[in-house]
Amino acid sequence: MEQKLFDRAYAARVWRLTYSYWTSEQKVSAWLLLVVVIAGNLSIVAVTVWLNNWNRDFYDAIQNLDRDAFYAQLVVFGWIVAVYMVVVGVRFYLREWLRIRWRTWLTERYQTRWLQDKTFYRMKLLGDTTDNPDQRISSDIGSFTELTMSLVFGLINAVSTLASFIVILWNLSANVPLTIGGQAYDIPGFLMWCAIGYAAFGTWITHLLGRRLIRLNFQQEKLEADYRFDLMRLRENLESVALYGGEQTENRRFMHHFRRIVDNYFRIIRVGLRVDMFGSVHGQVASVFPLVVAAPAYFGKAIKLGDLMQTASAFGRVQDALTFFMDAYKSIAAWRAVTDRLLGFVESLEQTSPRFAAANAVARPPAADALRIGALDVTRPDRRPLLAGLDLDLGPGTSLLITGPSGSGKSTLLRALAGLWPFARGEVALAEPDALFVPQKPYLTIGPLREALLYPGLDRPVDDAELARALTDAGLESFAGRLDDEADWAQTLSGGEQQRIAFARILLRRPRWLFLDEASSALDEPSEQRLYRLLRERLPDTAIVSVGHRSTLKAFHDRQLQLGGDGGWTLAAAPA
Ligand SMILES: Nc1ncnc2c1ncn2[C@@H]1O[C@H](COP(=O)(O)OP(=O)(O)OP(=O)(O)O)[C@@H](O)[C@H]1O
Repeated sequence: MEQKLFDRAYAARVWRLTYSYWTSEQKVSAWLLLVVVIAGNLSIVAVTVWLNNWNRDFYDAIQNLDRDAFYAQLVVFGWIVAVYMVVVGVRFYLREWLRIRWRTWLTERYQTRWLQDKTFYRMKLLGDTTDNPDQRISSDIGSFTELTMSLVFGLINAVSTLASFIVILWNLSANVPLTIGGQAYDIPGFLMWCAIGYAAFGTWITHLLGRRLIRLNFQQEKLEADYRFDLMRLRENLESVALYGGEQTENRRFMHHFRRIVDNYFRIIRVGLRVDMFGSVHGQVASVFPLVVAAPAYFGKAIKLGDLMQTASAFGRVQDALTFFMDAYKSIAAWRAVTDRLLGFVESLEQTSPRFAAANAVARPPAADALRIGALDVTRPDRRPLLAGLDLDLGPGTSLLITGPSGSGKSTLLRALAGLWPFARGEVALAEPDALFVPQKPYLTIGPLREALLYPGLDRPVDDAELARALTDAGLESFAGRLDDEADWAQTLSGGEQQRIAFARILLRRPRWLFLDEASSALDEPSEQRLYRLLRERLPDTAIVSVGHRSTLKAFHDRQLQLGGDGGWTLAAAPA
């Protein structure tokens, strides 16, 4: 079934996406710019009316062999061109200014929302199907503002041009009857009806020929995004792919993605070809059609050459205006495709927090001096239990080791404590600002080492000596003097070195609640032990919760929580 271009429900969704900017704190400047740009558009139409009248006077001067009038009209023409240039320039500048302001506002809004409340993470976890959210922000918002504005201003232009030239054609029709076989019939507004009929015919045929473009463009954007995403994945996993020798497999998959892009593009070309071929014939015939219609009146001397040329020019303008939808068909289709994708993203952004709240029933009362877990149930997304009825208290300076077979839910328990995992219920009292969760693979920024070390930022000033000391303490003394070195640290540091950076961050941050999810798994055992000893020494009041498989870790923890993976668990003093 073909997609309807627009219906009431869709208009309401687009309205919700659009009105926010126009009622925002920037509304005054936005509306002001809009009004000025619309005024610019109307001025351009006024200049075209001026030019149309000039046509009559100019060709009359030619027909009358009136040399003085001819040169006088050339001067008028110079004025028309000068005014036109100024109005077009000013309108262009202000329109682009408005567009970039709108885009900036939308980008800030949706980028912030995406990052707020861990939405970027939760969206994926809740099974959201929005593909490539990063590209929705980076490219679709820009296309949406651009296409929306060009369509809206195109529409205003078309309507005002139509209104002006319909009146002109109506007046010109007074002396141009419909002539069939030498017989003349007076039809009020004959030329106007001819122009409208001709353009309406073109628009309708174009619609029939081009309506598949909406779906195809939508598909094209998605395929391009998938291809980009796939290439990007390789960039993130260069070494693994190189070691596994996966080049051919990668190449095959890339080509598979790319072939789908090409196949779809051929479909677009085929539909576009029909639309363009029809459009070009329709456009060419349009320049002769009014002359043919008005010719009998001209040869019958009912109208002069000036009227004939003015008719042809006015006809052309009406044609331009009415075929706005025909010419803009592809942009409307592209607009619809971009808008659909942006709406999908924005609506899913808005639904993520409520959906998370609906799935998640973990009460998070305020806590200061202890981590309290009460009757905590954690399940997989399909609701199969991982952990049932966990009760646990953890005071300052104590420690807990979480163990269990792979897939038994150790990381998921930490996710639930961090408030990331929606499929849980019970109670978790944790002073979150004082808590630090350290994953197995720390995130390292690209740029100066100093920034990677301080990620995501400290709320107190730190001098270089402290940074260097933290690096040295974590076993990275050779990096202590390289704070300003720039690199893609995740690609250059070894797995163990990356984990040492994470330990240096802990020493700098000094959290009161520390959660380590296999955070030392890539270190040799003596180094791991040294770092744990250092943590205990430097952060004696910090409660440490570790997830780990190594038995040597037990020595650094007071208690051990063993997970069964089916809901069961045991809590006991950690054997020495
Ligand atoms: N996003 C997810 N969607 C679906 N299932 C998930 C998701 N994340 C985790 N799981 C499932 O939940 C279970 C627990 O995973 P988790 O990562 O907590 O295990 P783990 O005990 O930390 O394992 P390991 O020791 O291998 O790190 C696994 O069966 C895993 O497949």
